[in-house]
Amino acid sequence: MTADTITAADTRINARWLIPMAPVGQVLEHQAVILRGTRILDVLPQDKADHQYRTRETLDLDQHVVMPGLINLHGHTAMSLFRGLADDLPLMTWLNDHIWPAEGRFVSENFVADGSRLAMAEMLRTGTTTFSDMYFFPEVTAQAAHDVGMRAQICFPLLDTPTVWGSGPEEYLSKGAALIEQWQGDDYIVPAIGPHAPYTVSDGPLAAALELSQETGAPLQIHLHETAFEVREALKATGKRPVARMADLGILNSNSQCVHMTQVDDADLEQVARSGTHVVHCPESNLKLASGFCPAHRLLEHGVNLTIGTDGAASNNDLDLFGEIKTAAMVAKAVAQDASALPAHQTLAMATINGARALGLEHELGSLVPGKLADVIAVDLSDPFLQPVYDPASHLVYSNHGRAVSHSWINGVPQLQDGRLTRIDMPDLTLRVSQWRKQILS
Ligand SMILES: CSC[C@H]1O[C@@H](n2cnc3c(O)ncnc32)[C@H](O)[C@@H]1O
Ligand SMILES: [Zn+2]
Repeated sequence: MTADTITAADTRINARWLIPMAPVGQVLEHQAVILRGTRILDVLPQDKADHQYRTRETLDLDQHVVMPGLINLHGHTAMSLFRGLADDLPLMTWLNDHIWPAEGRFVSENFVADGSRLAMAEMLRTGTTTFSDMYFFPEVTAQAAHDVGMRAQICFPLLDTPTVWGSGPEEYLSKGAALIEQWQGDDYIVPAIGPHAPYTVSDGPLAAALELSQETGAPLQIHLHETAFEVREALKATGKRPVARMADLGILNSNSQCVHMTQVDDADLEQVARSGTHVVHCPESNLKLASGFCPAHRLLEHGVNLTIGTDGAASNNDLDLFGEIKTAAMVAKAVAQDASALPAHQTLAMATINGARALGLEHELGSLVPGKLADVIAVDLSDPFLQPVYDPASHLVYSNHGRAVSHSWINGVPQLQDGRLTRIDMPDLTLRVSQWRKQILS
């Protein structure tokens, strides 16, 4: 082998185990992942890499699983500042009597800047490299994610009623169009449209949201069929289930993501599957607010692209996607009354390649394949609570929690090194969060 057959690259990650998610179900051992610039240059056995690559740095992760960064497809990041503020309540009481009044009093640009950084710190610490957000002042969250170097779909909110971010649909839509204009094509940010829910957005603004999505290609995300109450009230008011109403409006399509879907009859299932709409399963928020159970196994059987999200930290109450993965797998088995429902690899796919597909970024994210963006995480399996290792995928889903994540890279940039965040000043953030606590308590 001569020197000129050796290729220069930036980072070599030697992985004891590798779960590339391409194909889903594969577990490899003693592989090297080679990063150059923002992308994965190669994935190959370590002995072959010795002869083919010279890198600026090499990490020996000989007790770790290396896999694609996790994709949290639904949340309200700044709501991390409301974590633990209102527990043990059903959705509409939680929103009407606690969260919406608190948002009216406290949410501002500064609140969103600090709250979204707190959420990003937690997500990065627990293995998420891409998140989706739906919240007020989306321009602030977009800038914060870009500054940290975290990948994010930022959905601007759309409601019929005035909020701290706008006076009504017209203003939300014009500010939202500006957000799309500013961020579309960015390396980190995917701007998107976030009509809140069928019960807070009427047909006119929904039609305008769809038009904006079709004109710009921006994805659309909406809370849908979160509770039986939502479906019952819609039937009383309109004679239609919300899924049918969304289908009639054209909102269900392959560039849309429906969040929750705990109430699914055969007609709903057929409409969602036929339209190619992506579904975001948020099992912990659904459990905590007693909203219901998303029938994950039935959606998967019908070929629906099923993804996963934490929802906000005020209804979960954490943003640890590995925890959510475990809950999703466990709940699916109970709901299906079938222990083989949502097996480990399929649940990991929901949090990686399925999430990438929902964002329209399947060719760029969600698996460790040469040419894709270098969004990579490593999970340290050396702790006693993860011993012994027969099957690393089993541990990631059934035994792990996000704190075992030791390293991450986004666009090839290290974000987490040996469990330490590289790009968020935690002492400064902790101080700011404690100031918010004082203000909210007072
Ligand atoms: C329009 S910005 C987002 C809006 O949604 C509220 N919210 C948070 N969690 C949920 C949920 O589970 N269902 C419905 N709405 C939710 C949040 O407080 C904001 O007001
Ligand atoms: Zn939500």
